[in-house]
Amino acid sequence: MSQSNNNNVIPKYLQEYEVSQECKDLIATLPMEQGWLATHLHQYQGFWFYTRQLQGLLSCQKHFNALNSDVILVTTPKSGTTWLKAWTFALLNRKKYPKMFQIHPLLTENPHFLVPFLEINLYADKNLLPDLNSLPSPRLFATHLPYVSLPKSIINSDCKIVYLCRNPKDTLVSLWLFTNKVKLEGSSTNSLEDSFKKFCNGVSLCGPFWDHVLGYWKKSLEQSEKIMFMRYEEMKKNPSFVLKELARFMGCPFSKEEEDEGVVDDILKLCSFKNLSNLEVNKKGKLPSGEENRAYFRCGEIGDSKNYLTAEMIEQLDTITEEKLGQYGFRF
Ligand SMILES: Nc1ncnc2c1ncn2[C@@H]1O[C@H](COP(=O)(O)OS(=O)(=O)O)[C@@H](OP(=O)(O)O)[C@H]1O
Repeated sequence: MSQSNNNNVIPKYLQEYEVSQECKDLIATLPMEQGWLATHLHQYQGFWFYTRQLQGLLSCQKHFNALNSDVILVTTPKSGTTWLKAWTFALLNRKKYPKMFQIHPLLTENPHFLVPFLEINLYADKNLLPDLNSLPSPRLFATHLPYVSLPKSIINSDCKIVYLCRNPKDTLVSLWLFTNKVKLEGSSTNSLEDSFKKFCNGVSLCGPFWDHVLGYWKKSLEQSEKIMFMRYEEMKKNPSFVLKELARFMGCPFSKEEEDEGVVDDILKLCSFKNLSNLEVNKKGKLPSGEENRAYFRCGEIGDSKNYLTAEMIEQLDTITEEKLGQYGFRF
């Protein structure tokens, strides 16, 4: 089967051939490892990206122009991106959809469709640049890129960055189960042992995980008005407090009237795991890039990794986290 024919049957997120000559030339110079999902991971600017994502990274570094009013969600993969996309979309659109349980885009579309990734969706096609000028303000985008790889206009403009991460044990288990779920039927399954080793060695999607977190942690301490640093665990434990902080940070704080009318609780309910995962669109739908929406909803709990990882694995991950992040005052 020819490569182009092959691409017709492979979902976009697994396609590796449709990359520019510039990207191919770069790849030839980069360290490469076997991927978790797509065949390869390439190490660029100190982090690991799959082929199509690298294409998108180069393109958005070159072409994306951040506006001062933009909000950019940055997450480590499997840290609650889907949830954060839903929260931020609901926050920014709450005046437009006051009856949010009757009419709301989140009831009929997956959050990933409503808030696209820069490098994975908008800039991933080598022949196509998105026209983002006509989008209503404030524009909302997402990315998994590490701080060093962000398009310069994100760093240099006054746009806001919302960063989200999650404890590495739950992140790893979520990533391992997700990649096995969205693999092509008939392809081999990733073992937990192999995935664990790769994760610890930094060879995971946008890994090393700890370097990703540290890059944003340090910057958020220096520039707290530009970067809000969030953790999945805080969203779970104290959702209304975190949602209100987020609204304030994004420049759309809740008014007293809204709080009295229960808008905070409504948004939390609309975006809850229970509500989103039970919607028809998230049970049966697919993203334009090919992934099934239901793959983004598993159990949504803190600490589920203890049901999969051995005591030794947990100890090893805790040790790496303490070694890499403890000295910077960061703990999960
Ligand atoms: N609404 C809501 N509330 C709480 N938790 C949620 C929600 N939606 C998704 N999830 C859980 O988030 C995990 C998926 O991570 P991401 O959304 O970051 O995935 S991705 O990076 O966008 O592919 C994955 O975590 P695990 O359940 O631990 O695998 C999802 O179940």
